[in-house]
Parts: sequence; C-alpha cells; structure tokens
Amino acid sequence: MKAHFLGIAELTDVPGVAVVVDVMRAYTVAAWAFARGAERVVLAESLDDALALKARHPDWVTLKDGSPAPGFDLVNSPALLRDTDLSGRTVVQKTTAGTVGALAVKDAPLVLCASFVVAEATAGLLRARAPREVTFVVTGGSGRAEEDLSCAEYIAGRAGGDASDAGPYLRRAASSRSAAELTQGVREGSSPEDVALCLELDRFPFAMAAAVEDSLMVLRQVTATDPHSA
Ligand SMILES: O=C(O)[C@H](CS(=O)(=O)O)OP(=O)(O)O
Ligand SMILES: [Mg+2]
Repeated sequence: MKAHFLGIAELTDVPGVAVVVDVMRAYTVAAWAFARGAERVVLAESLDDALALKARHPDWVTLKDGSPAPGFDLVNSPALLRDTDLSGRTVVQKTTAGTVGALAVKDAPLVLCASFVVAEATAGLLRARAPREVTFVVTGGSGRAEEDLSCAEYIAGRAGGDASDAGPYLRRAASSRSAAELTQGVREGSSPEDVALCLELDRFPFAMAAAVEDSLMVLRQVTATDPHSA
C-alpha cells in the first residue's frame, strides 16, 4: 500500500481511497458522538448550511468549533460532549479543518475519517480492503499539523502491517501546537481534558466512513469485519 500525505490545498486528483485525519478535534469528537449513540454525523459545508439543516430538522444536533453560538447545540470538544446522550440522533458538524478535509474528497469512492481513538479500526479496514494507494488528508496546519501527520503515519504503518510502537507518534501529537493551544485554553469551546481524550489510542472499536447521501456528506461508523459497511 503506497501512502500519500497531503494537505487539503494539495489535493489535485480524486483519490481512490482517502483517510481524512483530524485528531484535534473533529474526528475525536465525531467518534465520541457515535459512542454516545449518534446514528450519523452530517458534515456541513458552512455554518449557514448547518443552521439551515437545523431549521429543516429541529431534532438534529448542531455542533461547531470555536465558541458556542446561537443555533448550535454543542461545541467541538470531546470532554464537553462525552456526557451527552445522542441516542439515535443526527449530528451536524462544522469545523475549521476536519469537516473541510472530508468535503474536499467527497467524490472519492471510499472516505474514512480518522483520529487516534479509531486508529486500529481504521488500519484494519484498510488492511481488509488492501488498496494499492491511500491518500491521507492531513487536515491541520496546511498539511503540517504534527498531531494529524503523526496519526496518519501511524495508521499507514499499521495498515501496512507494521508492528509500530504508538508511543513516539502519540508523543509527537502531545507536543503539537494544537495540543499546546488546547492545554493553555487558547481555543474557545474547549476543556482541559480534550488533549488527553484526543490521545486515547484505540478508545473505540469502530472506524468511520463518509459518503454522499441525498447531497449531504454523511459520516457513519463501520467495522472492518463487515466488508459491506464501507
Ligand atoms: O476545534 C478545533 O480544535 C479546530 C479549530 S481550529 O482549526 O484549530 O481553528 O477545528 P478542527 O476542524 O477540529 O481541527
Ligand atoms: Mg484539527
């Protein structure tokens, strides 16, 4: 499996298989939403689109990064979301980097969205599919965010069968600029517990796959043991 690591702006062709990585925090938050019972996560193109979806579907749960805002029910924080019961709910998520990355590859036949909490499940799905090439979309820092790059490299290694020690990858992510900003409380809509939650390796047994459904980019949880689920 040949792995390419690209920032969002570096995407030129439609990849056959894309793994969109956002450790801090979009795809840690989405994984927690599924763990709390969400049925699906709609990745919104814009804040206005998210609000329009909420207006049409008042029972949908809207989530944005940054500070809380009228019309949005949740912020992009795993710690602030993890006690919320989302059983059967549709979550609409809009963030600065993660959701943008998935929408940039929405025409790809297989789009997985990943972070450390779903790393092994994501790698397992790639091993089962055994594609010749995978494009990892490194969503943060114009493709240079250390937390996303280290997670992408770790998943690529595991997908290729490496028995990699996760420690160095997690330490790289822990010393990233994003981790520092979250720890210092620079980012609004965050909790001091967010970094630790974003660095919980394999916290969840499922992977997450996104696909266009009725013109919306919809993220769902999938397992490697179900070959028809992604
Ligand atoms: O909510 C986050 O941590 C970030 C905000 S920003 O990109 O650092 O401004 O969003 P995400 O899309 O989850 O990286
Ligand atoms: Mg990020």
